[in-house]
Amino acid sequence: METEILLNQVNKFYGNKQALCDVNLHIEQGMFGLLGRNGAGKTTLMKVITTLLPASSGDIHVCGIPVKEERSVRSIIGYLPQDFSMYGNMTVYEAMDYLGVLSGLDKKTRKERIPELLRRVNLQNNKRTKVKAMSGGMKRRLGIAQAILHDPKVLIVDEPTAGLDPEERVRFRNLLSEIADDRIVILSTHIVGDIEATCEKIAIMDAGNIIFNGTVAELLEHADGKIYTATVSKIEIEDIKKRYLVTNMLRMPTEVTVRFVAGLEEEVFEGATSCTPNVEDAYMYLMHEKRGDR
Ligand SMILES: Nc1ncnc2c1ncn2[C@@H]1O[C@H](COP(=O)(O)OP(=O)(O)OP(=O)(O)O)[C@@H](O)[C@H]1O
Repeated sequence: METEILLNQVNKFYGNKQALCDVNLHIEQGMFGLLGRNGAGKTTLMKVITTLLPASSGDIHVCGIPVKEERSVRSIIGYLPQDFSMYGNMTVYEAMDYLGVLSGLDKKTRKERIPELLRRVNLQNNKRTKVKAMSGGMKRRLGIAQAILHDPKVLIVDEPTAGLDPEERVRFRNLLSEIADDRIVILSTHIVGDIEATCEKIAIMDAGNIIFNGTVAELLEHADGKIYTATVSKIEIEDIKKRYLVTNMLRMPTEVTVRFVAGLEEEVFEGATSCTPNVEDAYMYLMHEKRGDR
């Protein structure tokens, strides 16, 4: 069974509202990042791949299986939705065992697999902890454990790091990278840092369209020569904000160091120097280029 997801000319309408516009994607084994602002269509895309929503038109194959074969596709996909919640009054082990029963795993398999998975997500010492007593990061890790309980070929995770503290965020990202060693992990987020740290291949969505599909290196290359930095006075900064798309500002007592996008139509002012783009700059440049955002 080929580990790949293919989307061909996929469209999705909610009434008159088009949430996906001619989406074409080829996703292979490893970590794949799906980036876009709120409302770009990421959740809709995740849902049509997981068979939770039917596409209005187009073809989707998950590891060679058409999404119309819902049961077969669901058996090879694990999904951690944005608004994941679990049975608060159960302990970690009870919740996993219950979900194992629902997934049709026999007792012997559950006994073997659940402790192994809890070890993997570093919750082996929390078997008896009540779900409602866990931190946000622990709940997300439990969410991952339940999503891979049936050993799926594909794991889809929607906005996973929102609300996590920096340490939990790093730990969670590392866990996803490990899981992606032998399967596809799709990470949907509007947080550029999550993608930068973990994904080699990414797609960027805007208003239902895929506006970029490639590697992080290619995204950075695309913005090469377009990002500038300057240290200016607090009065000058107001003018710069009107003229350019500012990607970062570091305020000091009397001056401001600013990073901004230029090199489309604008002339760059004296004292500004070109700098190497980071992923956030490159993302902002792409949005600016496609939509003229400021
Ligand atoms: N059930 C629905 N009925 C009508 N419009 C919807 C429905 N679900 C989503 N939309 C619209 O479709 C577009 C894409 O929404 P979607 O939730 O897929 O975006 P998203 O990128 O996941 O955003 P977020 O990060 O906020 O969840 C948005 O304009 C949204 O308002």
